Amino acid sequence: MFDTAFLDLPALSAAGGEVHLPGSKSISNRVLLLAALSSGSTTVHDLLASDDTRVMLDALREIGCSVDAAGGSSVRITGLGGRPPRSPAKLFLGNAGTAMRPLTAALALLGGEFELSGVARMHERPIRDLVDALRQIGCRIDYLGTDGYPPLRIVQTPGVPALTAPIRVRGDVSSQFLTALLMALPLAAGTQDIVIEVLGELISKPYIAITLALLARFGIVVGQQNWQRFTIAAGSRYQSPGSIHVEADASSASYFVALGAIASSACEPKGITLRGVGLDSIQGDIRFVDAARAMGAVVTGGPNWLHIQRAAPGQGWPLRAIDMDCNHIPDAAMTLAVMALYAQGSSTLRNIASWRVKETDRIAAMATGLRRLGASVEEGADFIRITPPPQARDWKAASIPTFDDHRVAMCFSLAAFNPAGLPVRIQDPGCVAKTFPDYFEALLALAQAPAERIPVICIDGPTASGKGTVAAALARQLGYHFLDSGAIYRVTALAAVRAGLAPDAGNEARIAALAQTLPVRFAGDRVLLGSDDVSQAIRTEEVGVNASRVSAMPAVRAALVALQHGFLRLPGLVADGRDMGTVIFPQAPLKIYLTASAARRAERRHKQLISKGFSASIGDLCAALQARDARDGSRSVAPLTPAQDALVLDNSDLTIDETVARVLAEWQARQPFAVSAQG
Ligand SMILES: O=C(O)C1=C[C@@H](OP(=O)(O)O)[C@@H](O)[C@H](O)C1
Ligand SMILES: C=C(OP(=O)(O)O)C(=O)O
Repeated sequence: MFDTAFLDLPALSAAGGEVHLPGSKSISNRVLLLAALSSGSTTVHDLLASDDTRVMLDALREIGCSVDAAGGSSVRITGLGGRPPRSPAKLFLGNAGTAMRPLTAALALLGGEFELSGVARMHERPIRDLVDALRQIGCRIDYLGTDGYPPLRIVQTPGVPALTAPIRVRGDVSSQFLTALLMALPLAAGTQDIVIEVLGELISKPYIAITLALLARFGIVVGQQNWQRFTIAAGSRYQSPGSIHVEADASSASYFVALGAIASSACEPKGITLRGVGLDSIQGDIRFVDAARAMGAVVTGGPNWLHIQRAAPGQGWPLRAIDMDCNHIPDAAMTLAVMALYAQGSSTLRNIASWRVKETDRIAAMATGLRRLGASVEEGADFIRITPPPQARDWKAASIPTFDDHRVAMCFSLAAFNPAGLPVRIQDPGCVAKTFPDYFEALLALAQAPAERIPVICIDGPTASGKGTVAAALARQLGYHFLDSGAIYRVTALAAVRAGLAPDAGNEARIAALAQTLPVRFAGDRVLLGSDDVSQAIRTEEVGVNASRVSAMPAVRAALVALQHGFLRLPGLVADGRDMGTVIFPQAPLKIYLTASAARRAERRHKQLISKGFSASIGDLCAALQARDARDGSRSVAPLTPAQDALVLDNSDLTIDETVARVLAEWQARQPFAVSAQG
C-alpha cells in the first residue's frame, strides 16, 4: 500500500492485462454479521481485507464471536447462536457505514451495553432514521455527541421486543438503515411476522437486493412489495450455509472498467480483464458496465469475468457524454465523473444527493478535483455536470485533495491518461485502505508509460556521504522504487567468487558474462541472488573490496546497464550510486551529487563501526576514504564525478533528515502542480 503523503502519477499512455479484484465490501461485512448472528461456524472465503472489514471483525471479536484464520483470505466465524453478546463493549467502527449501521440494529436487538464510535467523519454521517426506527420498538439508544449522529450508546435489556405494528424507517438518506433492520429483525421473528415499511423514496435499491440475497443464503426469506414493504416470516432463523464465497467488489471493478475504456492498448494483451466478478454479480454496481457501454466502452463478460477495451476512434472513442440517473449505482457513478473528462460534451449525473453524506461531501470533492484538472463543473444538491477541458492544452497538472475518501483517490488516478501528458498528484493515497489497500499497485501493474516519462532522481556521491540512506528515505516518501546500484556490484562480486572467478582483470569477460544474466532481486530490504538471501553476505568487508574491483571493469559495467535500466518502473525511481546521473540515467530530471568533507565522512563511518562493536581510528578511516575517492574519481570508466547538471549538496553540517528534506524540496520545486503538496 502507498502510505505516502502523496503519490505522483506520471502521465500514463496505455494499459493492458489482467487483475483479480479484492472481495466486495458490502458482501463481506453483511456475511460477517450474519455469520455472527448464526449458530455454529461459517467459513468465509475471499473475504475483503481492508479497514472496513477489519473494524467489523474487531467488533465481532469484542462482542464474543470467535474469528479464526482459515488460510489465505478465508476466516471462520463462530456465531453467537442465541448467546447474548459480551457486554459492556466499546466498538470503534472507523468510517464503515456497513459496520456502524447494521451493528447498531443488531446490538440494540440482542441487548447489552455498547458504545459505538468511529472516525470524525463517521460522527458527521447521519443515523437518526435508523435510531428512530429502533426506538419505535422500544430500543434504548442515546446520542453521545451530536443528535442524529454517532457516537451512540445502546443500553438495552436482553429480550426480544414484541412487535405488533409495522416498523417504519425512512429510506431516502441511506439504504443502509433498511439493510440494518432487515439483518437484525429476524432476531425478533420467533412467533410473529415482522413488517418493515419504508417512508419516502428508497435510494440505492440494489444494496437492498444484496441484503435480501445474502439473508436468503442464511436461511431467511424476506417478502417485498415495491421496495416499500418488507415481511420477515415468523419463525425465521439464521442458518449458516457452512461456507460462503465473497464475490470481488463491483464498485472496485469500476476503476478498471473505466481504465479499459480510456486507455489504449499498446501491445498484447489487448484491453483489461477482470476476474472475480462478472455480469451475473449480485452487486448492483455491476450495472456500471451499462453506463460505461453507453459512454463507448467495449465490454464483454461472463459469470465472473469482464473484458474491457477502448472503442475504435469515432465509434466510442473519444467517449460519448451521458445524462444519467445514477441512484442505483451511487458508488461507481463517481467513476463516471472522471470518465466524463474524456467525453465529447457535458455529462450530467443525477439523483446523487446521497454523495453529500458519505466519506466526504462527494459532489463537492469531485467538483474540486475536476476543476483543478481544468474541467468546468456545475453542481447542485443532487447532481453534477462535467464539461471536460476543451483542448488538450487546457488540462492542468493538478494536485488532487482526496478528503480521506478512497473513491476520490481511486477515481482521480484515471486522470493520468490525460491527452496533455501531464502528471497527476493524488494526496493521501493511503485512504484507499478503506476498501482496496493495493489499488495503486494493481493500477500500476496494468498501466504503461514511455520510459522517458517515468521520473528518476539520481543520488550519486562518494562513500559515507549518506547517499544510500537518503535515497532509500526519498524512495519511501515518494512511493518510488529504489535502485541500490552499489548492492548490484556487491552481488556481482559475490556471484563471481562463488563461481570460482577471482575479481582480476583476466576474468573480466567471464564476470561480465555472469553479470549479464545475474539473477538479482530486491524484495523489500532483502537482496536475493536466485533464491538465496544474500542481504548479509554482501555487506562484508571482503565483498566490498571485491565490488570495488569488479566495478572498475568496463565490460562488467556495460553488462549491468540493462539490469539497472530495468529498475525504471512506474511510478518512479530513486537511484543511488556513483554514475547514476552521468551514465545510467543521464536524462534524469533531478540529479544530486551528495558529498561531505572527508573528515565528516570519516567521523560518520567511525560512529557506525563503534556502534557495531568494532574499533577503528578516525585518522586511518579518513586516509582510506581519501584513497577510495582518488581511485573512484580517476578510473577510466564512469569515474565518480558530478554530472554537469547535478546539484552538488554538501551535507557536512546536515543531518540525514535535513538532507532528505533539502532534496525533497528540490524535487517539489520541479513539479508542475499548481497547488502545494498539502494544499
Ligand atoms: O449497503 C451497502 O453496502 C452500501 C450502500 C450504499 O450506501 P447508501 O445506501 O447510503 O447509498 C453504498 O454507497 C455503500 O458504499 C454501501
Ligand atoms: C459509501 C461508502 O461506504 P460506507 O459503506 O461507509 O457507506 C463507500 O464505500 O463508497
